[in-house]
Amino acid sequence: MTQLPPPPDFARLLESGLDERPLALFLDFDGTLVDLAPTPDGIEVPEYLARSLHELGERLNGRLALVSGRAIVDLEKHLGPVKLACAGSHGSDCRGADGMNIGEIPDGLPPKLLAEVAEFAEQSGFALEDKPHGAALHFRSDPSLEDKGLAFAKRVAEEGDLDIKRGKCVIELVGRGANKGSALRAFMEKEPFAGARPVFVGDDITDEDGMRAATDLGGYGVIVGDREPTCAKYGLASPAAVHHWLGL
Ligand SMILES: O=P(O)(O)OC[C@H]1O[C@H](O[C@H]2O[C@H](CO)[C@@H](O)[C@H](O)[C@H]2O)[C@H](O)[C@@H](O)[C@@H]1O
Repeated sequence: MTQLPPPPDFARLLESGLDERPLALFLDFDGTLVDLAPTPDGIEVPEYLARSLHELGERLNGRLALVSGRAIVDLEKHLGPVKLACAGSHGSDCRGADGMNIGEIPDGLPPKLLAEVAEFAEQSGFALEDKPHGAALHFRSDPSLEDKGLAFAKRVAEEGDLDIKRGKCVIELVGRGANKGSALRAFMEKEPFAGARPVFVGDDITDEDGMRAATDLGGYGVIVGDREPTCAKYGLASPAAVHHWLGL
């Protein structure tokens, strides 16, 4: 396993002491800002997290975005109202800190497909997460279900013209085209992000799209944990290390 070096000192990055371009920060949620838990609703969100993120957003003059596989409404269930730029549902649903949508907001799964996914989940031992812009099949309680879930998801994705997103003990079906890289690029075209150096911090395979886009735009990725392969330049061990680095 390759050990990546830690990212540069965050206080110095914030002061722009190391760079002629200001910093824009893109943060994944599960596995990056909060530890993974047995179920989506079982996460423990530190009481200071929402306040600290908003303070950080102010220090970055608005150049902070949360970029999550969760729907924005789900992020807000755990964080309270989020007055930061946000991309939910793996980049399908983007909005600025002012609450205005960026781009098209996709539909959810057609009811017939959702019913098919729900029936499969119930019969096969997956926990279904019904999301506003898709559906997730969770198998953390039985990792041996992965191949079965994938075969089913491939068939449904073809039938419904959907994308499959893989994650940690989860297989998701979402509308075609969006990913965390497209979300980062959409933010970077607009104020207050335009011209900044993007840094994407994440732990999972879907975060690699965000890290790749950040790298292409002159920034870099920070991988959290030991996932490989990664296009990240730097590494941090855990969400606790992310909090420490960011001074949350
Ligand atoms: O992009 P993220 O913010 O990392 O969101 C990815 C998915 O996170 C959630 O599932 C994951 O976290 C759960 C809680 O720790 C865990 O039980 C599950 O096994 C993980 O896959 C969330 O439920 C999904 O909707 C997100 O897409």
